[in-house]
Amino acid sequence: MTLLSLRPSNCCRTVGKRTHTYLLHNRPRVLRIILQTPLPYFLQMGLWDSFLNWLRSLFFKQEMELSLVGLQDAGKTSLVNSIATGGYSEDMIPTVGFNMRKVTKGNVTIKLWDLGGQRRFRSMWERYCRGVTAILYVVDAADRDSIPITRTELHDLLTKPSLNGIPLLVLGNKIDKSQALTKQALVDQLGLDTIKDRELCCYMISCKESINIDMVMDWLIKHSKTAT
Ligand SMILES: Nc1nc2c(ncn2[C@@H]2O[C@H](COP(=O)(O)OP(=O)(O)OP(=O)(O)O)[C@@H](O)[C@H]2O)c(=O)[nH]1
Ligand SMILES: [Mg+2]
Repeated sequence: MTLLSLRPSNCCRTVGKRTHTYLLHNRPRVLRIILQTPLPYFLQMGLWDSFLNWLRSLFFKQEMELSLVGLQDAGKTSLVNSIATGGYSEDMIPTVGFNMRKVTKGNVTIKLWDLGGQRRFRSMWERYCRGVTAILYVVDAADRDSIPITRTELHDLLTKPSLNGIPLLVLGNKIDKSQALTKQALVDQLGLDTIKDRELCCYMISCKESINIDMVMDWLIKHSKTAT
């Protein structure tokens, strides 16, 4: 007997009450069958793939390409600096157009497209997000007035068919400021729960105080791919 045929919905549909009675009176046997049944194939494959990826990451070069988008002043360039050198400066020049930076961490090479967040540059976000490993959407979590605009820009970007399925990492920056939103408030106000068509993760960070930058790095490394 397979695990599948023991599922009540299957059983009940075919033999109904008799199966139910069988399950009730043979609980130890049913439990034994469940425990002895090999893991479902897809689960075995998932574990095997993860193990192989981990093994590969030890010996082979990994790479990834990311685009950082978000409104002006959100802290995208500061995040690039934080990832690259751990440095931070209050004196930042707004990004004009875009900057490309390559950062190597261990055996992972990350190509970062740091895009300008001013309105006049937003129309090019989509072009620079095409084909990337992940999109990093940076939000100034302390600038509550800007949240409705950043929400609209994010959802507009995600409607582009060329960006279908690209994983999204939303970063609520500037949590060192007292007025910063909580993670739950940011998730709610950005409508992140409505995004169902891709892998999505949200962290609250501070480039200034280097808070949770290690979590961002872990996420990035986990999503890197073996270089071809
Ligand atoms: N308090 C605080 N300020 C930050 C933090 N991160 C960045 N800033 C400041 O926010 C301002 C804007 O930072 P940038 O990194 O230039 O922002 P950006 O998103 O690249 O802006 P554009 O290039 O115009 O799109 C700078 O004065 C930074 O010092 C942070 O974690 N906390
Ligand atoms: Mg910038």
